[in-house]
Amino acid sequence: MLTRWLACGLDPARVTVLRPSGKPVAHGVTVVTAYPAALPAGTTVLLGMKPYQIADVAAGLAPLLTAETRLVSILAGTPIADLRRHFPAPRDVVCAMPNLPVGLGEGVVALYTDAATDAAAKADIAALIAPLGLAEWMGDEALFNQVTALSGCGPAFLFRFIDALSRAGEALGIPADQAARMALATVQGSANMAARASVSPATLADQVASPGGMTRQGLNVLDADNRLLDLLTDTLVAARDRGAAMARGE
Ligand SMILES: NC(=O)C1=CN([C@@H]2O[C@H](COP(=O)(O)OP(=O)(O)OC[C@H]3O[C@@H](n4cnc5c(N)ncnc54)[C@H](OP(=O)(O)O)[C@@H]3O)[C@@H](O)[C@H]2O)C=CC1
Ligand SMILES: O=C(O)[C@@H]1CCC=N1
Repeated sequence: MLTRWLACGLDPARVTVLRPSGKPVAHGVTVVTAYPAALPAGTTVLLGMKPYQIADVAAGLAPLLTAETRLVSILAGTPIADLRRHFPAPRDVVCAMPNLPVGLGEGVVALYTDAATDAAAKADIAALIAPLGLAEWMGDEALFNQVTALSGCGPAFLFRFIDALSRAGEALGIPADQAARMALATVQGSANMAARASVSPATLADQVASPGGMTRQGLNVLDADNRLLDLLTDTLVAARDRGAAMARGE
């Protein structure tokens, strides 16, 4: 997220990162390993540590936050009620679920806030998120683990698909390096085409398939007994359920 914000012109002098390792983050960005005595007025805090660390982090951070501090969390499986319990002072609290392509401005960010958050703060945070890619406000927090499974975890599932497509080609005798290049370029071109198309991906799949041809035979394998659909549904269910377990502290 920070990579993209800096690329879009955010002044690095306005950013402070707290990380225990103290490793540099980017030119001009201040990195600290301990909390300052106070935060400047108008600070937006973005939580990005592991979800299970919330209590430890709150012990040091919560006393620094005021009603005016804006709090944005990207912690998976962490409902807004947990954030408000650990960080009681801020009025404006937003849950954001980015995915890795936000670094290119081609990500997806699911967002949720509650009625306590001020409308102006919500608009400011929407403007902050906008350069990262597609932003989707969720009306129902109960869907947050589902959208985390779909778009937050989604890049990993797509990377796995690209790798599997490549290795399947290799298994059929295509040289490994060529299979890898062709699988990646096929996914990239197809995603770009689907993004620009006026018809759905399902229709595009049928358009590739010449009647009685090769593609239809392949699609029949993916479609038999809803094989691919069931596989992806099971994948999202497993990820969603892990989010629910994390929310229970497991
Ligand atoms: N990976 C992804 O695609 C996505 C991740 N998330 C969420 O992002 C968060 C981070 O995940 P991920 O990037 O995979 O994890 P990483 O381990 O890469 O990053 C965790 C970060 O937390 C810092 N940290 C560790 N302890 C503390 C502490 N006590 N106080 C403050 N900061 C601390 C670490 O600092 P240091 O570098 O110095 O060790 C590190 O920068 C998680 O909550 C996850 O749910 C959300 C959406 C997508
Ligand atoms: O794996 C995780 O828990 C986080 C949530 C979305 C992507 N990574």
